[in-house]
Amino acid sequence: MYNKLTKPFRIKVLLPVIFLTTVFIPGSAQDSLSKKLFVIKDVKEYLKTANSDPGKRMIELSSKVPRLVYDLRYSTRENFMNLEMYTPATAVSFLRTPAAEALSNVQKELSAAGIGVKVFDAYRPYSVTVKFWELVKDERYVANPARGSGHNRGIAIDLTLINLNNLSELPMGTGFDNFSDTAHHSFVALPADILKNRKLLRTTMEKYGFKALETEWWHYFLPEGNRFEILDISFQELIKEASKHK
Ligand SMILES: C[C@@H](N)C(=O)N[C@H](C)C(=O)O
Ligand SMILES: [Zn+2]
Repeated sequence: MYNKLTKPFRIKVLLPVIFLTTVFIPGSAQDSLSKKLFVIKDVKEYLKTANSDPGKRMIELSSKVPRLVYDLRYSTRENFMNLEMYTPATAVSFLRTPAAEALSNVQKELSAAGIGVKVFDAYRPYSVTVKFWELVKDERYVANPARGSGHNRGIAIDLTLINLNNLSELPMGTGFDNFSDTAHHSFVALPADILKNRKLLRTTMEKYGFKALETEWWHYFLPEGNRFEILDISFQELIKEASKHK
């Protein structure tokens, strides 16, 4: 049959069809994508990557960022899942070295004006993203586990601004993980002070290399994060490893 078709027909019609169906995977094939996603679950595997590329080392944020304040909501029940998603005793968070250094520069710049950062979440084990997705299947607000989240790669952070004198949060118009259009950067029907605070967070984060997520004013990530593997390693294991590199 194939040989009976004219050569121009084979080139002009069949080749593009074969190309398109190979490159653009139909929706039904999404499940197999997630099965193919490479996830590091063994701390020894993570260490191999960090030893060969120092930028991949996970840094505990308060060791790098002076006066950083944590409000790690997923270690408590005060989050959209209403569940303790991390071991409740988890009191620290991590980012890959370039992201931790960028955050340190953000804090340095803001502190000159008496402002600091409060971190709601940074590194998030992949298995937690899978659980989030079971409840909220909306890619505007929760990463699809088929691709994983920048949090799983250690290059995304959820944060807000605080007054360094009394540690109060600057008003941002919505709380953390308010999954509505009011939290979008494009939503500008807000009082001037709120717009100013969101703008200060965004311009400072962008100045040091982070990118904003359009649908969440609190979420920032480093671009080209795909060079950092997705991790599903516990905080306890990361804390143990980080203590050896002090
Ligand atoms: C769940 C929310 N805090 C968040 O981080 N959302 C983004 C889209 C993510 O899951 O990567
Ligand atoms: Zn986030």
